[in-house]
Amino acid sequence: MAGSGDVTHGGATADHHFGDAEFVVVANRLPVDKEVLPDGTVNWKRSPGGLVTALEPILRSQTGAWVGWSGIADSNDNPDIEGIDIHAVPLSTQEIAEYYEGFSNATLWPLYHDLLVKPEYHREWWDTYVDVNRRFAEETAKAAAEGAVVWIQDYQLQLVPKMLRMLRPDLKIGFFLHIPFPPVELFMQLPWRTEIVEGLLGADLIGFHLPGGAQNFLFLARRLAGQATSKGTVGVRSRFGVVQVGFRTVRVGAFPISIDSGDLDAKAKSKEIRNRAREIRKDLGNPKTIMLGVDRLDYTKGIDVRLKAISEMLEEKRLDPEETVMIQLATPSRERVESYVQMRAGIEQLVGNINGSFGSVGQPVVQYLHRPVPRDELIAFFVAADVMLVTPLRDGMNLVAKEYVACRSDLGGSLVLSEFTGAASELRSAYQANPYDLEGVKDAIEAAVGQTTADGRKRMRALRRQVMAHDVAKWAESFLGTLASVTETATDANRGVHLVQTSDAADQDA
Ligand SMILES: O=P(O)(O)OC[C@H]1O[C@H](O[C@H]2O[C@H](CO)[C@@H](O)[C@H](O)[C@H]2O)[C@H](O)[C@@H](O)[C@@H]1O
Ligand SMILES: Nc1ccn([C@@H]2O[C@H](COP(=O)(O)OP(=O)(O)O)[C@@H](O)[C@H]2O)c(=O)n1
Repeated sequence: MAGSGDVTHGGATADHHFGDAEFVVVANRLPVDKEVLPDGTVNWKRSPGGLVTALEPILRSQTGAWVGWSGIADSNDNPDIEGIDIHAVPLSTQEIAEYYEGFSNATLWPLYHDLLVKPEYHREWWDTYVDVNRRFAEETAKAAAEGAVVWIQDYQLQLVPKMLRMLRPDLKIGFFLHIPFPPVELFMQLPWRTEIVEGLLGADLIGFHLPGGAQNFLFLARRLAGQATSKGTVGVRSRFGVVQVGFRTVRVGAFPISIDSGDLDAKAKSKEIRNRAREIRKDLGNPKTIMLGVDRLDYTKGIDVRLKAISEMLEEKRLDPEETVMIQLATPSRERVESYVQMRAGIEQLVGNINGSFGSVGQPVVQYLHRPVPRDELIAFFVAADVMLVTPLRDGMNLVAKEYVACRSDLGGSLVLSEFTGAASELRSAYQANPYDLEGVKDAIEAAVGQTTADGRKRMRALRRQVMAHDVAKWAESFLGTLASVTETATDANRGVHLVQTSDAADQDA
């Protein structure tokens, strides 16, 4: 069995084959999507994601590179994007099945999301995860200039920090996890738990959305990797944790991600989008209440929770089917992973049941789209919706909740938000509910539907203060600023921090 520790020294370091990028982003996906035009020519479109938006100016302001997979099997495409040096890591069909669909999305994804489905542990998947992570590390080592800053993203690439450090000890390495980091009781299931923790410890700075994830990691670094760590609580963008790895000091912090709030705010105010929002309402028959759900079709998102809540509220006459429309936009996702296939069937059955029981001809209660929606159209839906339903059973952050708020400069609308999203710790003025407590979810929906204009405006104003003040550019600045300040010597970084060893901490940790 291959292990993360068997990367050999040498490679780029021994041969001095450095690249010229001073800042390198490493992510499972490249920041572009392939588009084949009707005449057969190929066009690479910039992906609309927040990560690209936040990092593009930084990549363009210096010599920047992006290492990632194009999203296409067996492709040797290396898209050309002005200002960013793209390094594509090709994946074979088998690697996609074992590294992406398998270990990343049928092992790590459910394990890190509270075991919502049973994680599958297969040694071949792990071996392929190790191999693909090594290829990402090697490609990064080729791209980075001497002393460059490298920022590795997410759970698909947790071994890259250590592999890259072994190839290129000169680099400053940051890692950010976009999904929750689980508590010890769950993480200990993973047969390769020590390799993952040691892989991450190759970074100089490890970022999580929330202090809880950072603290879970510190505990595991002590317990599994036997390293001395700080024990105090981690703050948001402050009070970083410390892990001492030999002479190296690794910082651990909480950096909640956000969106390009200013851009969404401006787009949502435009005449075109406001007209389109009015048109959407009219096409739906100008109902009293439009509810909206916007998600990747994923079992973590609790789409079933909101549908069950609505179904019971219709049954109990707490919602009137004549006055209510629910729109569920669901982007297809990970469609070859079995748990996603099953979940889709369950959701579509729930939609059918609700419409069969409460809809009328030409007037379904739930309107469900299983396809991507153009960005401007999505913004118009946000502007049109009276109640936004965000009900995940577990979610690292949930950008949709923040996007809705950014689109409501009119101070209209209301947000129902699961307590189990990262966003819940910032969006305190939402109607929050425990998604496992269906009565609580129904009460939150009822309160949101029936809110007074004055209360709604007050809540939305408070939500917008948070979302508009903390955008994705600030997120990137705070992470990269902290990474830049990481001191070279352990003594400097540790000044004033009390470090605890496993043996010292055993009584408290047990
Ligand atoms: O690349 P895919 O398999 O198509 O999945 C899409 C992305 O899903 C995950 O998103 C997470 O990151 C968001 C931003 O930090 C966060 O708000 C959300 O809660 C997470 O679920 C995943 O982490 C990405 O790597 C995927 O690309
Ligand atoms: N039907 C949909 C659903 C989501 N999205 C976008 O996909 C992103 C989802 O981010 P998220 O943080 O809420 O959740 P993940 O899908 O990253 O887990 C948001 O930017 C949404 O606007 C979309 O464009 N169309």
